[in-house]
Amino acid sequence: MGRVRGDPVTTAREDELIVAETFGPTFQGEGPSAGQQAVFIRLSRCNLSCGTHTSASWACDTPYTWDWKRFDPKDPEVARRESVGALLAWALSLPPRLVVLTGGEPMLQWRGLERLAVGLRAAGREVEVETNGTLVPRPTLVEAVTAFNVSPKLAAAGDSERRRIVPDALASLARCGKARFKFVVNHLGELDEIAALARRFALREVWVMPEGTTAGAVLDGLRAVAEETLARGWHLSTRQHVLIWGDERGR
Ligand SMILES: Nc1nc2[nH]cc(C(=O)O)c2c(=O)[nH]1
Ligand code: SF4
Ligand SMILES: [Mg+2]
Repeated sequence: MGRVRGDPVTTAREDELIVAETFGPTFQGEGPSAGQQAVFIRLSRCNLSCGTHTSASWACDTPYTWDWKRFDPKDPEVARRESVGALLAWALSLPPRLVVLTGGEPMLQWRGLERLAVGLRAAGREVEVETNGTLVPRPTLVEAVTAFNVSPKLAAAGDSERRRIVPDALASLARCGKARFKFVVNHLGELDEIAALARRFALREVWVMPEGTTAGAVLDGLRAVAEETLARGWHLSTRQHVLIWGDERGR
């Protein structure tokens, strides 16, 4: 099979990254560091397509990182190449100590991502990588990051299990000691699916986070899953940026 044109794994140089957007200072809105001031670098491209299948019950909130039926990857508002040096200079010019590297799936561009994470850590920044957990991190990246916020996708995201759940990648992230697992949920029934994954991959730190791009939807979701999340011994994450700013881009 031929290589996909524009595939960042094969075309991005190691000193540059294909970026969707950079933004901040804002607050890390999700997971264990929620509420901390942070700057964000959102990389373009994803290897999943949450929400595009008829079986899906929620949809990706950053389709401009991967959905070329709806967005033009040649549009510089959608995707642009930036050098690792320029991204480092931008992040280090801003006060927040925390830098969140997200996507899309940022680990697709692992060469540049590693360089960026190493540079940020060398400059004394904390680095969190938001990932869908389908790619095995290399030791250099594990060493450089403060934490991986891993969000394995459940059946309701719509992709096949073979695409969503990559056992080697989840096992490797679980073993690396820096991963917390943050599951996006859309209904209560999904907690059994999370429990099965937590058992299978010995996931230690499990976070449940309701899906939603409006404050009302996030609050309804939190209320729907709170008791059962407590009962199972897991943590609960809001989506603070959505509570404050809704679906506004760059927040
Ligand atoms: N404020 C804020 N926090 C976030 N945490 C994870 C985000 C993401 O899109 O990966 C995100 C985001 O888009 N905004
Ligand atoms: S893994 Fe994340 S970025 Fe990729 S399609 Fe799913 S929700 Fe969107
Ligand atoms: Mg987001």
